[in-house]
Amino acid sequence: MKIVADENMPLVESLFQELGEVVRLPGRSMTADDVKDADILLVRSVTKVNEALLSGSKVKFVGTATIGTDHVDLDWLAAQGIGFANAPGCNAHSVVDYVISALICLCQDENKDITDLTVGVVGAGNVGSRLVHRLRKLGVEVKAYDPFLEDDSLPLTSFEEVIGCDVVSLHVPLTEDTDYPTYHLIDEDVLRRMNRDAILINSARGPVVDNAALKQHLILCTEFKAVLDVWETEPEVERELLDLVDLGTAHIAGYSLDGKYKGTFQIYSQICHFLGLPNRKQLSQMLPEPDLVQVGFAKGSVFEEVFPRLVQVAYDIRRDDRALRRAVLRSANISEAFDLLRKNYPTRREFSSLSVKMRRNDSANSPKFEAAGFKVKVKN
Ligand SMILES: NC(=O)C1=CN([C@@H]2O[C@H](COP(=O)(O)OP(=O)(O)OC[C@H]3O[C@@H](n4cnc5c(N)ncnc54)[C@H](O)[C@@H]3O)[C@@H](O)[C@H]2O)C=CC1
Ligand SMILES: O=C(O)C(=O)[C@H](O)COP(=O)(O)O
Repeated sequence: MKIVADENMPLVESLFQELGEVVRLPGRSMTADDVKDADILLVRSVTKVNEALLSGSKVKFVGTATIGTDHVDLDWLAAQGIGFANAPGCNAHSVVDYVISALICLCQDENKDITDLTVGVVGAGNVGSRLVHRLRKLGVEVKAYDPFLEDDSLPLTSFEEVIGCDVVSLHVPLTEDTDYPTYHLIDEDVLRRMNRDAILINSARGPVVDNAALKQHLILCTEFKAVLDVWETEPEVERELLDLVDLGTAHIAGYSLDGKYKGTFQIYSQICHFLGLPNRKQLSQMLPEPDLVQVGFAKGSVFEEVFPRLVQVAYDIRRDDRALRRAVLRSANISEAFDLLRKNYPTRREFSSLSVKMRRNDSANSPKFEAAGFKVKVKN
């Protein structure tokens, strides 16, 4: 059996080598010729999987180690009887960590506490629902909109209410042919209906926001803030737009090591099932021990003071923002620089890999640390 896999997918050899020959290729430039004699194709979001790539090939199963599936022609695969799996939820906590780090960073700039903000979440699936729960437990007022869900546990509200929040965070798939398409969901008209000093966070897909309209809005409305992890022209990034946003990153919101490993592992499990083989591997045995496993604070520390520092120790979004700005400034080929940042992304761990050690007397705040995604160890 031949398995063709994106060169940027971790764990492939450890998991798939015993199933067959593994060939690694750059995902963005994969051609029909590259995959014609493959049995299994393993991709990430940068490979367009469609008739043009697979027609006439031997491929019987496609796995994408991502949450999003907008790069895959699912109808065509189904019509051909080609098996398919994505990795729902694999990097959801990683994206939530990203959003929390962004909020902490912007609050620090304005001398605010995260609980001073109301947050509107658009799309309450794997990422959005986790974001809602984690922020609410932190004491943040959160509103969520999702026309496809009836979830009393959230609860949900209207689009208009959500876009009226101080922060609007997008967690929808990129869609065009549904009752509620998300292509250019945030356009000039919606931007005008948002608060003048709102913060827009897009870690979903670039075209969910009309980037030209956003650029104009940021020029005209200087109090408005934007955090972009995804770009309409990706891997190209428009220099002018990057200069206008408060935080800009290279589509790495989901790039914790935990999230990436889980993505490949979920695909592996689905392929074992497809092939009728037992899955004898365990992800927990493959994830390396994090460099930093535990942090402690001085006796009597105030939660509101230590929490932002803890978030930045766990994951500081400013590092990724600086890396993108530096790459865009120095490089003659922005697309290449964008992809290189993603390929050589430094190891980042989910907040859940870090334990906060505290004395029993200070443990009243342990639910908040846990809500934020950290583990807590209470000692006497
Ligand atoms: N920047 C990054 O690294 C990452 C980006 N993503 C993107 O985030 C998206 C969301 O991820 P998940 O939450 O895991 O997906 P999901 O499929 O679990 O949830 C998406 C939710 O959006 C809702 N939805 C669809 N159209 C909507 C609309 N017009 N308005 C409001 N809600 C709508 C759906 O009903 C669903 O509940 C993915 O499709 C992917 O494109 C996901 C992971 C990492
Ligand atoms: O899971 C998704 O959906 C994502 O957006 C991925 O995190 C993107 O990563 P790549 O597949 O482009 O490496």
